Amino acid sequence: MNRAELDSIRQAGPAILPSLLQCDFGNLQSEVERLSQAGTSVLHLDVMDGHFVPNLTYGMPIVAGLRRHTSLPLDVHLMISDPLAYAKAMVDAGADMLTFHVEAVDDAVDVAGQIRDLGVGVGLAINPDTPMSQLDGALDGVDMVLVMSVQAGFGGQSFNPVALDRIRDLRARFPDLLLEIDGGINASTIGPARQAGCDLFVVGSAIFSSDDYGVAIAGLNDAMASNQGAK
Ligand SMILES: O=C(CO)[C@H](O)[C@H](O)COP(=O)(O)O
Ligand SMILES: [Co+2]
Repeated sequence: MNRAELDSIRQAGPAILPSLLQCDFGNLQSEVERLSQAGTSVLHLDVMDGHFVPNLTYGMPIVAGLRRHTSLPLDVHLMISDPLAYAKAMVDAGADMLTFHVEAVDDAVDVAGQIRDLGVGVGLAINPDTPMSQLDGALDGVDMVLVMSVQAGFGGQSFNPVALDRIRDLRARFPDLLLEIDGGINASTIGPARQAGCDLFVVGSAIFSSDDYGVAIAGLNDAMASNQGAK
């Protein structure tokens, strides 16, 4: 994803990104079709290595398989200890945006630069218990900050409101930075996250627990617009 494509995502307004973590992996193609029909504009893919986080998901073959069956942009959330070891393979597989964790690397600016050189958008993620000071001086070459509202590793966890203060703080300091939130987003938490200044909302459980993804996404958009939920 180049800068113009990222800008067009931002200009299109807030977007809900389904996280495939909770989907039916036995019917991946049909799940993606259902999400496309429900109005999805970007897919969020959670890659976990069983080392950076205590959970294991999938890697390049699934990203490549999705790429063959959809033209939707693929936003790949790398919850892995060595993002550079897999960055090129992920881009070759079809990733449009690669987000790595600030906790995983020694020099985030260097990693961001090497990912940017691969021709994709770059995101930097931060877990709820990591001090925000770790982002100081780390945002050069970063297109997006992913503020985790759960500890990375599992779907279905409860929203941590510390993420709201973080979004507010980043939005005030970086008006043009793309901000994404991930974890525990539902009809109660999406409104406050939008009000705090977030652009992209990753949603797993609150979509995949519904029989009708279109209804679930419409409900989340309504909740976001009416800003329901606790502050
Ligand atoms: O990165 C993640 C977990 O580490 C997932 O994107 C996230 O948890 C989505 O699932 P849910 O909406 O159920 O919290
Ligand atoms: Co994620």
